[in-house]
Amino acid sequence: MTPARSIPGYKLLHLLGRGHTSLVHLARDPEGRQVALKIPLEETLGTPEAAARFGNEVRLTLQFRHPRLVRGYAGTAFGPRAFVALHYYPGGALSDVLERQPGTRLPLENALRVLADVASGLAHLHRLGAVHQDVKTQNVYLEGGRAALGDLGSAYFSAQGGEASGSPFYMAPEIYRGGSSSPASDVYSLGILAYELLGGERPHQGESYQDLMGAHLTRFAPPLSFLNPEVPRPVARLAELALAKRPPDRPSADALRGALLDSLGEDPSAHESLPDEAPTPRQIGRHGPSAPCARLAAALEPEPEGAGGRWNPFKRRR
Ligand SMILES: Nc1ncnc2c1ncn2[C@@H]1O[C@H](COP(=O)(O)OP(=O)(O)OP(=O)(O)O)[C@@H](O)[C@H]1O
Repeated sequence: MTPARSIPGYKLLHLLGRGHTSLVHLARDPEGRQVALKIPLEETLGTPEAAARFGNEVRLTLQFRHPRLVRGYAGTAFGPRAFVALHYYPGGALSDVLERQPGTRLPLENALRVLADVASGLAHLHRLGAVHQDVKTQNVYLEGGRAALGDLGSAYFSAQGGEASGSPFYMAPEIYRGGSSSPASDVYSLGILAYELLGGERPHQGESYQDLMGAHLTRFAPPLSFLNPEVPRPVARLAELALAKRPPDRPSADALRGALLDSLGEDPSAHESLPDEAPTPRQIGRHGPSAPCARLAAALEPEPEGAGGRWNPFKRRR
């Protein structure tokens, strides 16, 4: 494996994981804090599309600020010293937790909590006029039973436009058809995640991109309450609606968040304040380090250190 490039001021402690485009190390930052230091691979930097995606992730991660979005502390978007220092989530990625307990479901309350947190981060992005485009278990990070949505590499502000993309297991029918993404296509992905966590399986399976496309375009998911009768009815109903083939028929991420918090016995308006103001754009130099814009039931297992990255053969970015 290519050794990680060094980033001045950061002391690498050990490898946390490897994705398609980066190595992520536990590191100590200049302030002495433990961070997840994400450093793009040489191949990433050498491929314009991948380098641009990494740069986008750095910029947006530093720009957004919400307790349910993976927090960025510092970064450099472009160039040979590109990196981003992220909050370290000791629970690792949700996909890793699920892979360690195949065939089992998360306890209902934990699943509702994780979904409520993801819906909360997503609702925040939507409120600010952004779409995420890659909601999936690999991009949900865990800490003390709470979750945060990460990987803003494909995200964009609707007003500025962006390329539609997604991961085939989670991708909405309109994206398969070549249409544009929207908050509703994120909600579709959230619906798939809800089925996965609450029902124990993704509603649409396939061995190839074509199979998955056929399933997402033409098949209807079974009722979630049929897969798991314990799912609170309002949550099951909204998760089912989230998988509507037509975007306007889907609920908002905020409606899902409300139902999920309700099911946990929490008041959605009191739970977490979601600032309404747009994020303050910060100048992020192309080559210099950037100042950050911002600053559960431990029933979810602690993460294994050095967990490897996964390869999703159907992952599509366009
Ligand atoms: N903030 C974090 N805290 C703890 N572990 C992390 C964190 N960020 C990443 N990791 C670990 O590093 C692995 C690789 O990260 P990630 O999937 O973001 O890499 P990537 O190369 O950007 O991914 P992609 O395959 O989407 O290009 C994750 O699966 C996870 O195990």
